[in-house]
Parts: sequence; C-alpha cells; structure tokens
Amino acid sequence: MLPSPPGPLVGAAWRVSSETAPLREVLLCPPDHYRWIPTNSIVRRTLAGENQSPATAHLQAQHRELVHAIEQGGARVHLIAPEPQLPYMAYTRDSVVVTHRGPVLCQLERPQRRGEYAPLMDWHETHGSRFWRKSSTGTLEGGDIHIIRPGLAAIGASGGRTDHAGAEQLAGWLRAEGWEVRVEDFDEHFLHLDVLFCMAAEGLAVACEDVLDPAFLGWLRDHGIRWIPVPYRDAMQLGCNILALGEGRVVSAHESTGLNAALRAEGLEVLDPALSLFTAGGGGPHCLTCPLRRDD
Ligand SMILES: NC(=O)NCCC[C@H](N)C(=O)O
Repeated sequence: MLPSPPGPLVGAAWRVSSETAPLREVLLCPPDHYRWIPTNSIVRRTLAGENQSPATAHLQAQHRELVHAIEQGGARVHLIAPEPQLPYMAYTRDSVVVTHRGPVLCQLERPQRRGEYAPLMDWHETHGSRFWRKSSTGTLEGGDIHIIRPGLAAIGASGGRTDHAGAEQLAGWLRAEGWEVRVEDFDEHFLHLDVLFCMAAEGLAVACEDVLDPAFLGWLRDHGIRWIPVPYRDAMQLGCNILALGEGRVVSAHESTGLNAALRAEGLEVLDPALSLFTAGGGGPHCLTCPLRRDD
C-alpha cells in the first residue's frame, strides 16, 4: 500500500518522511547541565573508569563543533534551553520524534529523563507546532525509531527503553497511514536501536552485523537497503550513531575513524565533530539531534 498523502499542516511545518532527505531544521540542546549518570551500560562502563563528569566548558566546546558541522551541512539549528534537573536533555532524539504527520511525543523510560516531556511540550507550543500523536502506553524513546523512507519504518523494542506496548502503538499509527513498520526486538544492553543501526544516505545504512538479527538484515536487504558493517566494539562507542544530512552529507563523530573512511569511500562528505564526551555517555550525532524538517 502507498503511504497516504500529507495531511493539513498545523502550526510550524515540522515534517520528516525520511531519515535521509535533505535536513533543513533540527533541534539541539546545549549541554550546560550535562553529566554522566548511570542510566545505560555504556555510561556505566565510562563511570567505572572515570568517576568525574567532564567539565562543562569541554562539553560545550564539543557541542558547538556539532552545531557548526550541521550548519556547515546546510541545516538551521534550533536550541532548546537546558534545565538543570535534566542532565540528559542534550540527547534531543529521544523525547520527541517528528514524522510525516508532525511531532510525536515519546514516553521516556528512565526516571532521570521522564521530565524532559515538559520543556519539549512548551518548546513546540511556543513554536506553533501541534503534536500529531502522544505516546500513551508502555514506553517509547526516539533512539529506537527509524523513519527509513516514506512508507517504511523500523522501531526497536528492547524492553529496556522502548517496550512492545509503546512500539506497537506508534507502529499502529503509522500502519493506519499505509506504512510498513517492523518492530525489532534486541537486547537492552544495546540501549537504543540507533546504537546498532542508522541510515547514512538513501538506500545505505550503517549496521552492527555482529549483533543485529540476520532476519532484520534480510528485511533491510529485501527493501533495497545495503549497509556498511560496524564491529561490535565500535558500535559500543556509538560508531553506528550518525546523522544523515541528505545531499551526500553525513555527520559522524570524529573518533569513528574506520566508519568515516568507509563513508567517504562511498562518496559521502563526512562532517566529523569531536564528540567523545557524549559518546561516553551513550549517545552520538543521531542521539544529540531531533530533525524537525526535512525535504519530502
Ligand atoms: N538515542 C540514543 O541512543 N540516546 C542516547 C541516550 C543516552 C543517555 N545517557 C541515556 O541513557 O538515556
């Protein structure tokens, strides 16, 4: 079935029909109150080695590099004001995901992050955008949601962050629009599906073959998507966690040297800000960004 045509626009025209279409506007949050707290296996490993969170000035410098890379890639960056009680607000991917019909409010699982819904709702209201849907059962986090292309999506359901109830609710809303949606189980050790898989460009993904179910890889192949393999060790340093800008550009962490070389070998322009302080907390360029508007 073909996806249904776009509905009437309400408020700000935040629309994303594909993770690889040219990115025009994106929401980030400065890391002024960021610190490492033990919410996932990656940051727990970091904290086991270093018990001090990085200095705010260092975090801000890396975050500014990310903002510059995205602007250099042609997108407009909006910044939401960080709140002191929400250290992980910088990972704007997780609390809201923008679809072809507009923003969907997610339902974060970790108590330390649940409050993020409030500033995000206020921000969208201030910018005249109405939520298309609000997650209201189970849990749903944006890092598990992949709008692969118009009419095709994958939602990770590890049970740790996004659970089956939350994933199936969003899947149902998209399926009612004529979309094909795959709900993909994986182990919660890996936090979000975007730690293991991200789109780089139309028809090209990056994927941790060591971990992903062969059935998922087969499903990608059947839908005409090939991938650059990323080894387990690199994936756990957020080596798969990239942001496609469209028009042959991609943002990938400077530290992901092997992947960046492979992306360049594919003919992509790689913008590579240093992001080690954020990847040590469990999130890279994909997690630190919430695309608001991409071209159709
Ligand atoms: N989409 C993502 O993978 N987001 C990263 C979130 C990391 C954050 N430290 C968390 O545990 O929620």
